[in-house]
Amino acid sequence: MTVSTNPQRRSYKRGGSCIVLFCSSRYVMTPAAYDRMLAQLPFMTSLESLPASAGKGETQLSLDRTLMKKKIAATTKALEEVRKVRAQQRERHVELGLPIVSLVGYTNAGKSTLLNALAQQVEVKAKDRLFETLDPTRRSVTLPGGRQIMLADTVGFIQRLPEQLVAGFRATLEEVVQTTLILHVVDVSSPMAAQQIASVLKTLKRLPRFKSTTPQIMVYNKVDRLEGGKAEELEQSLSYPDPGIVGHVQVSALKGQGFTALAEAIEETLIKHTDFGAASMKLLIPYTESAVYAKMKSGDNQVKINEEMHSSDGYLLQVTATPTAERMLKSYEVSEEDYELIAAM
Ligand SMILES: Nc1nc2c(ncn2[C@@H]2O[C@H](COP(=O)(O)OP(=O)(O)OP(=O)(O)O)[C@@H](O)[C@H]2O)c(=O)[nH]1
Ligand SMILES: [Mg+2]
Repeated sequence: MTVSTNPQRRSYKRGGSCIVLFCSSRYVMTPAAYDRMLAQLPFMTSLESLPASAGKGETQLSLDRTLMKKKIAATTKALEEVRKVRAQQRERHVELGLPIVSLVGYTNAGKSTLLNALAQQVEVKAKDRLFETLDPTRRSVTLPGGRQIMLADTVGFIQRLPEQLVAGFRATLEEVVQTTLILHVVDVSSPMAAQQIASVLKTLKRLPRFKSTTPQIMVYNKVDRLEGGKAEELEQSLSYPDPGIVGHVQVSALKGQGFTALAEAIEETLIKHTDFGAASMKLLIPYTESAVYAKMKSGDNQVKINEEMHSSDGYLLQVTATPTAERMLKSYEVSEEDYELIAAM
């Protein structure tokens, strides 16, 4: 049935007429990806489902348009479903009080791969093809410091999205508006990395109600594909004065590189830039254990001292602490009443 196998073009023959599907050059695809896209078009699986007029003079261009319209309608419907499910999920997670950390980025950047790797699960689909993630997923992840976060995958961004899809696409990103922290995943091995970052930042800014101050960590992914030294070079060339960008890390989601630095960056950002920072504690540290006090003062981002008094029994402190520090300091904790009592002495 297939007549030509040009990577950008493929023809189908029905009766005496020939239908040519073409792939617009702005969505650059490999022949394999193009084949998969065709396989995804449900109405192409059977030529019998083509309009009756297909073989009777309908022009090639109008057929192309009909097919693309159908594809767009199906995708818009799928996106609307996703939006509904996500709204319900979001409500549940807000109730749980967990910080929502959203993975955003250009399509194919490696978001789903990173989510899988961080959550050590394999159910999220990660494939080398465009728009793989239409039904985004969330995973609860416990960071090394003990903090629990809700990690959320999102639909990949793409430049020059067909106008009819824009609304549905934006709707699936609604939750980015409410997200606590954004991990902006970038395929640094792509020659288009800089343009893709700019496109994602622009799209984010255009989202209604998006807070430009939402903390954003740039996650430079696929560093395993770079030659030595390239990653540093790239880091310098990819610096953005965006108000939300608070840091950057280099990872390879595939090889599991850079995860410790990423987890630390997430914890640090939650502490410094969000309300999900840390536990509030009241402590009494005996003067005999001044090394503990000195460590807190060293500014290692684990503990923030909000109030400090020198009582006859020791350092009396009101602090906010990361889960790790909280565990270590538990034995020095005093109750609210005792704190007030010692402070009044
Ligand atoms: N070499 C290399 N390949 C990677 C890495 N991370 C992801 N990939 C590959 O990149 C491709 C795309 O990965 P996905 O995780 O599906 O990308 P995505 O950002 O979720 O894509 P969309 O859902 O379409 O937005 C897959 O073939 C992955 O195996 C990496 O660190 N190194
Ligand atoms: Mg994905």
